[in-house]
Amino acid sequence: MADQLRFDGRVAIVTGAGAGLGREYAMLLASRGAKVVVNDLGGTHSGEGASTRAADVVVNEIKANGGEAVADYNSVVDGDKVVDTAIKAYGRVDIIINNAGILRDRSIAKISEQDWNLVHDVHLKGSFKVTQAAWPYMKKQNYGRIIMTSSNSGMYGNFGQANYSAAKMGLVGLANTVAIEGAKNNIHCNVILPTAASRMTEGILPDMLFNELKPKLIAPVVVYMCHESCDENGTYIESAAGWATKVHSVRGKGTVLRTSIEQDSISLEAVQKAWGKVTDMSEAKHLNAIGEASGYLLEVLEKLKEGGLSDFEDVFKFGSKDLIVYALGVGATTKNSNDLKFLYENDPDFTAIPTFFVMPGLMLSMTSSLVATALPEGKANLTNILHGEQYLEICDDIPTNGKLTTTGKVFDVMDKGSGAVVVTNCDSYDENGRLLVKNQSSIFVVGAGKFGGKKNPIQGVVPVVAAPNRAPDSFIQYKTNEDQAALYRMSGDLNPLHIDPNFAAISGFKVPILHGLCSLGFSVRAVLAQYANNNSALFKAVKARFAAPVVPGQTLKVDMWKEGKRIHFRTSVVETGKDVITGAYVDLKDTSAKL
Ligand SMILES: CCCCCCC[C@@H](O)CC(=O)SCCNC(=O)CCNC(=O)[C@H](O)C(C)(C)COP(=O)(O)OP(=O)(O)OC[C@H]1O[C@@H](n2cnc3c(N)ncnc32)[C@H](O)[C@@H]1OP(=O)(O)O
Repeated sequence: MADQLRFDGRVAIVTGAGAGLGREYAMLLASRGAKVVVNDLGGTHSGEGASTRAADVVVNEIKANGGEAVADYNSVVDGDKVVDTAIKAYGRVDIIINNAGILRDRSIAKISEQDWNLVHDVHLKGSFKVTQAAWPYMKKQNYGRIIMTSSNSGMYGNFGQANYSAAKMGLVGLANTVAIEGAKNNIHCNVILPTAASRMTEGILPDMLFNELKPKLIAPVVVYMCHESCDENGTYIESAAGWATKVHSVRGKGTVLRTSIEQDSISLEAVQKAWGKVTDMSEAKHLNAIGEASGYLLEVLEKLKEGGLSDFEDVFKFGSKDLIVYALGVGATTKNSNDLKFLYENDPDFTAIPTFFVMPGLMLSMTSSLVATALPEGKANLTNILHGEQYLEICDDIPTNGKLTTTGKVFDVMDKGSGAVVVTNCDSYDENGRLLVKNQSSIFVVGAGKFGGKKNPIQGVVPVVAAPNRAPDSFIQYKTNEDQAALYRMSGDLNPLHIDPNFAAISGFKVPILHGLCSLGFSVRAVLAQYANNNSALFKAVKARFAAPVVPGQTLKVDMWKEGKRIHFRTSVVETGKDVITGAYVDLKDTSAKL
């Protein structure tokens, strides 16, 4: 079958694969071409005894079905031995499903130290040991898919399972960090929270539920997360009975418990008074990275220092006319029949060019006063701020009109010597509270560096990514118009730098320069035309650095490299040969290559 998800050439280790979920993972992986190490110590569900039988039976079953498998009888605590089995038999390891587990259920008062240690050894230490042993191989291959098995017993607690619950939440923490450390080597780590009928849950779950909780209904969810096409990393998926969902942690908005930076103590009574706000989850949000949490704390401190640098909020209304003016501003033309959908409101496919959605909150997030307040010496005004970088992510279906509410904040401040970089984050929601767009803008403040600040970004600042080291796969050229900036301004960025020769001169430019976001709009149009059939719905995200200014009338050449669903691009000016957008990429939901 042409579009079957295959694992040919991949080597998978499934721990605890002699029965239940592990057996299903092993069978499914093998049936799709993976070579499988079927690990099972062959003990009882409480971890007593050992036998080679359980693993052998599964290996024989796989072989009888025409697959490849080898048995491994080691305890997962000896992770290096388990991984050795894979290396000796097949020379590599691509997938680890840490599934082995035992139960020693007792109420907290009765858990012996041995009950605690054994459960932690198999679940938590075992997952760590197997993962760590495979790490050098995965790193060298620049590829790995790891699954940690957690449980609702950990997430929510379950009477009589304190040892098991603790180990299972330990696995969530382990996965969080493994996901971060592996990301740059294409090693992904995700968590499954299964509810399955197995030796371990027999007698615990009601019969009706038990009969519906077939492990084979969970196996495809887990095995999909082990496939190279699955981008997920650091995600928790709960699955049972032919159902699956992502699980998130959320954090409330919280409240500041002191009134100024000078107040260095908080009374118990102040905490009691504020408790309602501390525990209010009405505006709870998920945070993607530890940097977001510490970034928020830094911001609270900044607010206290400044006596209240507040988050900003902006309302942005738009309709078909705005989409059309924007499309004209970034070069869409009726000469190209495929652009009509961006220019004519009655076209059956009328839609926005996705980069239109950089607009909500932009003016507020880049105003010189906001940028100035973020800098210790306040050295920012309209004449020394340049747009440095932009990240835009479309989170849901984009409408052709509506009212978006944007909440934004200063997220990071860097001291780059020649200038300061102020990073703002903006999230835009529609009238139903649906998160539609995320924007991150970096503003380069020329001459405002050397204030003794840190040089590097906090986690959560989206990095630029260098283009592959080969000739571009394709390119498209667009000539901008002498009045391009005059037209683009009409979409809302009225900065005089782009039209007023005197103002441009004060800012150090010979002539007014083009908006960075205008060049970005042209570039993303090129990517969509080349790799997405001009279909805005296929657009997911873009990141770009504005490396040098563009003058209206210059010709933009967009070089492109396709790497799966990521299209790297670099934009240069044909007349000067200078790179103007670098480190840039568009992530597509899917591609439809131009023939
Ligand atoms: C009504 C009110 C509205 C207000 C809204 C305003 C929004 C818009 O109107 C504004 C615009 O659109 S401006 C036009 C678009 N932007 C540009 O043309 C900027 C082009 N870039 C440059 O000229 C240089 O990169 C420059 C000058 C930015 C930096 O060059 P250098 O000083 O030479 O820096 P360099 O030595 O190369 O690097 C020093 C450190 O800074 C980092 N860096 C470089 N370029 C960056 C950029 N563009 N963004 C973020 N960081 C950048 C480098 O990585 C380096 O850091 P490190 O040493 O840590 O690597």
